[in-house]
Amino acid sequence: MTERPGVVVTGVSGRMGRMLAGEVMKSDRLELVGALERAGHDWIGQDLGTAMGGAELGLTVEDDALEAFARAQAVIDFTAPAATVEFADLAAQARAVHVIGTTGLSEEDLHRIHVAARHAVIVRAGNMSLGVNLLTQVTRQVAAALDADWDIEIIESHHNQKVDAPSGTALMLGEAAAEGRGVKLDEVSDRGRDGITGKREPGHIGFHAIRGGDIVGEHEVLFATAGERIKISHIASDRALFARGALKAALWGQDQRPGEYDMLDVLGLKD
Ligand SMILES: NC(=O)C1=CN([C@@H]2O[C@H](COP(=O)(O)OP(=O)(O)OC[C@H]3O[C@@H](n4cnc5c(N)ncnc54)[C@H](O)[C@@H]3O)[C@@H](O)[C@H]2O)C=CC1
Ligand SMILES: O=C(O)C1=N[C@H](C(=O)O)C[C@H](O)C1
Repeated sequence: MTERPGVVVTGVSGRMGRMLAGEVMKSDRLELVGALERAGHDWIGQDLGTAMGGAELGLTVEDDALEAFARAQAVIDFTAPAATVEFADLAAQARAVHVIGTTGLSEEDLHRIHVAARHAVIVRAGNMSLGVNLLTQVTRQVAAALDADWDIEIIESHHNQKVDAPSGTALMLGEAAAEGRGVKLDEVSDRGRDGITGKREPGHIGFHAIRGGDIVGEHEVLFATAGERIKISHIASDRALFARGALKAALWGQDQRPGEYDMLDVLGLKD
């Protein structure tokens, strides 16, 4: 591994981008070598420190991903699907580890990421926290232990600026529940309910999205049957935990072969 791998943070002015840049700068194991924003953004050409409202850092915010990635060993990317699929190609060309936190990716986006992972390490997770990744394991186990007369519903709450639903985390939990039950999520998924929906389909997995204020991220998996209910939940109250997970993934990825990985790999939680 390079002694102190260089990291480019994409979407650096965003909620997660600022947090990630701050955590990389605090780290004594990684070095911030690039800060990227979309072309036309106010921050382009400005010093990152002053753009963030602090002291000068000597690092200019740029919009040329290929040039930035060429000097990096890792790219940490929490942006938007259209940007992330492009970054996957460019990070693979640069042979940089691509840590993807972006959610709302389509099947086509996932395919492009899969292709890019032939040439480089990609670590992708809808949630980089230890707690949520443990919750996926617990969800899988509980779902496997219960039969289909237990209804499964996933409820997620986020801030009012979030653009995708269900959240990436809710989908991870849904996948885990479906896997535990031995079914395919896309065949049993119910996304929200409205109007005369008819009775609940036995065996389906329901998703519900709450959006309000500055909620960082809350997820609950409800297992309900006649006479009893099990609820397992996770509350994130600080985005730093997602950023720290991403830094861990960037370091872990330095020693891996090209391919697609997730946070269960990074955290050593795979069964
Ligand atoms: N996996 C995880 O643990 C977590 C994932 N997320 C996900 O991360 C993503 C970003 O979330 P936020 O930071 O809250 O959003 P945000 O909207 O605050 O930030 C996104 C940033 O990406 C930038 N961007 C968009 N296109 C770009 C391009 N082509 N080049 C460079 N920058 C570009 C935007 O200008 C913006 O600054 C979302 O998909 C969210 O769901 C958020 C938190 C945790
Ligand atoms: O957009 C967010 O904020 C978050 N997105 C991720 C998701 O979609 O699950 C992770 C976290 O819940 C915050």
